[in-house]
Amino acid sequence: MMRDYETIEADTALDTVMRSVAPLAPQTVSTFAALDMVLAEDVFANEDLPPFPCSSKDGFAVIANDTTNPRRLIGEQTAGYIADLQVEPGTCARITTGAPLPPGADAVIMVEYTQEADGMVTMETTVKPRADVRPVGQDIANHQQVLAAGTRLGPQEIGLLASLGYTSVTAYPRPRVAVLSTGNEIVEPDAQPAPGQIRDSNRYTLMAAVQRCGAEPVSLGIGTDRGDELTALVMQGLSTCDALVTSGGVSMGKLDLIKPILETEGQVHFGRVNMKPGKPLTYATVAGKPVFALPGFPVSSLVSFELFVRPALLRMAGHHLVLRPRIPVTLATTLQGDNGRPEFHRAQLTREGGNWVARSTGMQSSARLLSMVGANALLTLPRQDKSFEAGESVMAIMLDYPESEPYPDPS
Ligand SMILES: Nc1nc2c(c(=O)[nH]1)N[C@H]1C(S)=C(S)[C@@H](COP(=O)(O)OP(=O)(O)OC[C@H]3O[C@@H](n4cnc5c(N)ncnc54)[C@H](O)[C@@H]3O)O[C@H]1N2
Ligand code: MOO
Repeated sequence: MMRDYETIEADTALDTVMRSVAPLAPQTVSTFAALDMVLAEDVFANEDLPPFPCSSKDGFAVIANDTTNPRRLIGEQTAGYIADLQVEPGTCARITTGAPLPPGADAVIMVEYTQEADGMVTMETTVKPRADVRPVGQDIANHQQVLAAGTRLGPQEIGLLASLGYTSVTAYPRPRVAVLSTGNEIVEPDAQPAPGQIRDSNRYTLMAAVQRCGAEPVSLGIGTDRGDELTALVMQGLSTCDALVTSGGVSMGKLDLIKPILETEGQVHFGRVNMKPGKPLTYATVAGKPVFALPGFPVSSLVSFELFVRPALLRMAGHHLVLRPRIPVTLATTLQGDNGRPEFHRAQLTREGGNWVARSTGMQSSARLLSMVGANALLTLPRQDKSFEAGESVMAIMLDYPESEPYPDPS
C-alpha cells in the first residue's frame, strides 16, 4: 500500500533538500582540470612575481641619472637567460620586454625614443629611475594570499595558480550523479519505437543538465517497471555515485514503483509538491545520499531538476551561490492563471527599453519539451483564478543571462 504524501510548497521542498546535502570531502585535483570547481583551501604565493627585475618595454637598459649622450651599447639582454653585462655610466644595453634588467641599470628607455648608430645610442628624452622596470614581487609578493577557500576557479584563477607553479590544488570534487530513466515504454533514441513505445529523452536532458552545473553524469540506462530491477539499479547508482536522479514512475499508476522502493531502501522526505509542472517530485535519502525521483514528463523532470537538483549539486560541489537570479519582468501578452497550482511558466526574456519583457514559449504541456526550447526564464506565477495581464509585472527566474546585444555585422 503506497503511503499518502502530503503536498508541500516548493520553498519548503527546496529547504528540505538543501538541509540534507553538504559539500563533498575536498580532494587534490589537477589545477588544469578544475575549471568551475570550488577551491577548498586558501592559496599563498611561495615566490615573488616577477621573480627578477625585468623590462616592460623593448629598448635600452640605462642608468637614469647618467647624463652622457650618446651612450655606448655594450650588448643585449633578451628574455629567458642572464647575459654577462654590467651597465655603467656612459653605457647602455639593448633589452627586450620581459628580459631581466642587467646589473647597474635602473631604468629602460623605449626604442622609439632613441637613435642607434655605430654602436652608440642617442637618447631623445630622459627617463626617471625605475621607468619601465617591473621590480621583484610587483605583481605578487612572496607569502601573499592570492586566493581564498570558496573561490570558484575560472580561467584567471587557473592561470594564477599555474604562474605560481601550483599544478594541483585542494578543491571540492565534481559530484558524480547517476541518471536513470524508468518505464516499460521507454527505448533508446536510436531505436525505432514499437507501437506504444517512446524514445528516452529525459536521460539525455538530465545528463546534459548535470554536466552544465559542473557535475559528472553517469548513465544507468533504462529500467523497466519491475521492482527488483529498479531496486538493483537504484542501489548500483548509489554505490558508485554521490547522488541519483531518476525520471518516471512517481505518480499514482499501478506501475509507479519508485516511491515504495525508496521507502524500503531509505527515507522519503517528500513525495508531492504544490507546483506545475513537477507535482509528483519525490526526494529521498538512501545510504546518506540524495535521490531525486523526478516526474516522467520531459518538462516536469527538467523544471524539477532546475529548481531542486541543480542547487543541491552546486552545494555538494562547494558553491555558496546556488540559486539563479530572480528579477521582475513585464508580460508581453496576457497569460491564463492556474487556480490549481503555482506555475513555473517557460518564457523568453528580452531587454526592451530598459525592461525585461517576457514572452511565453506557447503551450505549456508537461510533455512538450518545445516549451523549454528557447526559454531563458521560468515565470513564477502564483496560483490564481484570473489571468495575468499584458503589461503586468511578475517575477522570473533567469535560467541563463541571454547575450543582450548583437555584434554589428562586420560587412
Ligand atoms: N491519477 C493521477 N495521475 C497522474 C497524476 C496524479 O496526480 N494523479 N499526476 C500527473 C502528473 S502532474 C505528472 S507530472 C505525471 C508524472 O508521472 P510519472 O512520474 O509517474 O511519470 P510516468 O507516468 O512514468 O511518465 C509520464 C509521461 O512521461 C513520459 N516519459 C517517462 N519517462 C520518459 C523519458 N525517459 N523520456 C521521455 N518521456 C518519458 C511517459 O511516457 C509518460 O507519457 O503523472 C500524472 N499522472
Ligand atoms: O506536475 Mo505534472 O508535472 O504537471 O505534469
